[in-house]
Amino acid sequence: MTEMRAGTAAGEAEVLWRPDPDRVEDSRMTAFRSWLASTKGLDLPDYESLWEWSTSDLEGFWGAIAEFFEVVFHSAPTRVLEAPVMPGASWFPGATLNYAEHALRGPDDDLAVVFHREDGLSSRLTYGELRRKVAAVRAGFQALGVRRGDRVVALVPNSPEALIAFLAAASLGATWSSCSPDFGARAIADRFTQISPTVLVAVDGYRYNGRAFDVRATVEKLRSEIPSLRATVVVDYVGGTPLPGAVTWDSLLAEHAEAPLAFEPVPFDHPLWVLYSSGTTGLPKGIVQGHGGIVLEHLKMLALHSDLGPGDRFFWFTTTGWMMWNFLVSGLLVGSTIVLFDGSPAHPDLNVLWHLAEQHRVTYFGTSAPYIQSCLKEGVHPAERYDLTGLRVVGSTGAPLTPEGFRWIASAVGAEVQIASVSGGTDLCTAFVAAAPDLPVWLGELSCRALGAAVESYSESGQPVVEQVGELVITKPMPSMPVFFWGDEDGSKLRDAYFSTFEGVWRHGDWIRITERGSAVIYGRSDSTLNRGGVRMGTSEFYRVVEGMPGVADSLVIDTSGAGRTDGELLCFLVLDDDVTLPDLEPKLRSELRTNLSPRHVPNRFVAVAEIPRTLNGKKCEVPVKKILAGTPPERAVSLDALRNPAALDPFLDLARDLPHVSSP
Ligand SMILES: CC(=O)CC(=O)O
Repeated sequence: MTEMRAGTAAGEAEVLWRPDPDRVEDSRMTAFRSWLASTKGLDLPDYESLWEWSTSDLEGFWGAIAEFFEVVFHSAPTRVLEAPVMPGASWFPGATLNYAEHALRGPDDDLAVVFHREDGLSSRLTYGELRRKVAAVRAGFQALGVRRGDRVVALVPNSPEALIAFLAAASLGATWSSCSPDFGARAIADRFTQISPTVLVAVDGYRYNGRAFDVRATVEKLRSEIPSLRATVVVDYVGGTPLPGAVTWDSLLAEHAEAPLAFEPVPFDHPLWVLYSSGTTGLPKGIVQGHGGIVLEHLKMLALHSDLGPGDRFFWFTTTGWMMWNFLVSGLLVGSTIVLFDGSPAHPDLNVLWHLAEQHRVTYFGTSAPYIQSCLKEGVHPAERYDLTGLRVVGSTGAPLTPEGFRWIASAVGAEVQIASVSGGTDLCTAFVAAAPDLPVWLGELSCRALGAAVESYSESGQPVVEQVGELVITKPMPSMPVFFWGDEDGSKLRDAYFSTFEGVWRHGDWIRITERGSAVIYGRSDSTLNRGGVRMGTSEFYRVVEGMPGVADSLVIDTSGAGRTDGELLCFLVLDDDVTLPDLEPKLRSELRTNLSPRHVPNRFVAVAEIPRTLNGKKCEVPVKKILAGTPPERAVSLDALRNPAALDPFLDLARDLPHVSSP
């Protein structure tokens, strides 16, 4: 294996934040450790020993999570884990439970939901009110023919209606799947049609960036294209006229206002929801996770790693089309108040989310690394403008957070705020490299591998390595791994997706370095590596230098070597600020890259473009562009409906025509 370059040498990292001993003492992580000592006789004095135990005694650990958090099993499991193999592990055989029952355990008067739309529309729900609404919609769904095992799909923004409909479906043992209303009609149909839903819940429109958008035509199209649909429930969200033949949300609630709440006990692996791979070709893969796996994984992440519980206000900026919505909603599992925001994070400007944090006394503020990067570039200074004294943690995901991003949070949001840079993904609907209340934050690093997550960095020959960049793998099963892919009867697609590189080991597709301290650094996707003369580098390091330059708004780097090209080149595409030109910037960029990365990582060419193509979830399209530049016909390289800005591909298609190709990959 050629050596992969690691940005920071062992032992050099700077501590940016240290946990306050009193807070550690009061944390749920400490309570869990004390409980393990008193009830199980386990002496696990620090995070490291707890993690070692959690990943070597899987039955002990996940059984303890179920017990400590008082998971309600309607029929008891015969054991915790049968056949600890991947794929095919069987968790809590014989157990029945229901996710919604755990999400709705909060006391009647505790605040469950705070909702805020960008135009100021807002509402609140206590746990008691939420239970009543879920009960009504549950009964409404039943009246519309929804039964255990059916699918309920939703074209909804991050609003209380989305949450209520999801919990109502889950309470019945129906499987949920949502798309954000800004997705294109084709992208939505590609997702929903394949899972044959019984009921569609949809808004009439949505608001974004100061404008209202009507989606009734899309809803009509879906109704005509999805033959399995028996009913459509429409939420009056922007004041559109009702759709003929559809049931209105308000009437559904009113008709069943007195309905009792009940929870269908379902097997541990019973499908809770279908998420979709952000794959950019073919039909999106429907990733199915089970009730039990999600209850356990999210209790662990939210209570132990995020130290969330009753009295906390948990916010993550997300839409219903990203798994972070599912993660956010699980804030209810630990009795917190979840703060839902619907709108643009930059309207009227980037302060909007920080203002929200002040208004609602958010204790855990989650967002994406690109949002942090934008705040940094725009010189936003939330702590000067807002009272953020209630804020304890800033979470970041979606892309690696740069060291500059870490420093910006520490200086502009507050040095006392913990930075939880976390990584995982849709595949497990969680973060498995994360933060913990009893661990420091080292500059540019994710503080730990999560409990129960046997994450390793593998060399090409499949050996675990420390302080070396390798493939991110998970060597032991986790309960929130997909129970199956939709329509993948023989499991071959699931095996191909994760288990085709290392036998019996989950290969995630990211580059990671595990440090000697137990922390980690993610270097970007391993299938878009930059390999220059044998020196490999994750794209995140490249973006850190390029996007750190004033005048660069966005960028995409593609190494065309090894992808059907005879003469591989390193190409850097730049979106420049209006007042900057490429000839002015290029010499400085070249010199920065030479000094900060290596002379081999200075691109052969810089090309200015108007936009970088991104997936619906905002991820840069590195692999599709690489394929297009290698000569793959665009229709095989990318599905335009999977993109947020399909027109952004045009310059790459033009360029592909001019490049020499030997073969298509
Ligand atoms: C937790 C995550 O890993 C989220 C994401 O990047 O999609």
